[in-house]
Amino acid sequence: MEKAIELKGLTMGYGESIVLHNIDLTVYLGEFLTIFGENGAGKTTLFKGILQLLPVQRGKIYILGKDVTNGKDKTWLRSQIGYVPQKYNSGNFPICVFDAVLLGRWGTSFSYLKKPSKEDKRITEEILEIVGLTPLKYQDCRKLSGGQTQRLNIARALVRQPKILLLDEPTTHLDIDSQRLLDETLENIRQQYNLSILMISHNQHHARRISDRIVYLEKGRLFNE
Ligand SMILES: Nc1ncnc2c1ncn2[C@@H]1O[C@H](COP(=O)(O)OP(=O)(O)OP(=O)(O)O)[C@@H](O)[C@H]1O
Repeated sequence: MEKAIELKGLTMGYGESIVLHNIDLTVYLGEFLTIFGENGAGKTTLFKGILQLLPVQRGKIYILGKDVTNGKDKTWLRSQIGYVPQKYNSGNFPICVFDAVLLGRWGTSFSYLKKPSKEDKRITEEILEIVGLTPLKYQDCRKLSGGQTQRLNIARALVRQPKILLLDEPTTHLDIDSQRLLDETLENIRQQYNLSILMISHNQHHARRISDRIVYLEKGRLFNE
């Protein structure tokens, strides 16, 4: 099976303080893996490593078989990984849902000098359908609920057509109904795109229901179930 993410002996931290110790982890293409851990275990630091927002002290990071350790091929890396951070709130833009999602493709096929193409708009429509936001496509983003905003954030990450999706605590502050809709969205995404999803969670019950596999991060060390 093809490997989407492979971490080998990853050691990372902030200055003198080591936060992740010798992490080995493989996520396969099409797999949904959840990293479960208490506050301060190092989950976000692991994401920063995968996204190369923080340098690696020891070890290697491979994305789709390619060594991206310490900033190698950063532009390529960003095109392969969609990231939905915990606190990012795209609902604050005074624009409609369609435009907010379309803007996720900024810098890929269009920019200041090049207008969005028919293909950009087609992909945007497709993703809106998959995340269940088509009926709200002309709605002002600021009027979305927490769950709808979270699905908008996922759509903005997906519209760049990555192979890997990183989700940081997507269900925080969501009620049960919104959580269920989000789960359906994630299931649709997997079926449609054979994406690898790596999710950070505090919620064991939810993680167990939705993912193929769970690993535990405890004080910067990784354990399998
Ligand atoms: N920018 C930073 N500089 C120094 N130390 C940091 C920095 N960011 C995080 N840390 C420390 O690294 C450790 C791991 O933090 P991290 O945010 O990765 O944990 P987490 O598992 O994501 O926690 P949470 O569930 O609370 O988001 C913590 O002890 C934290 O204080």
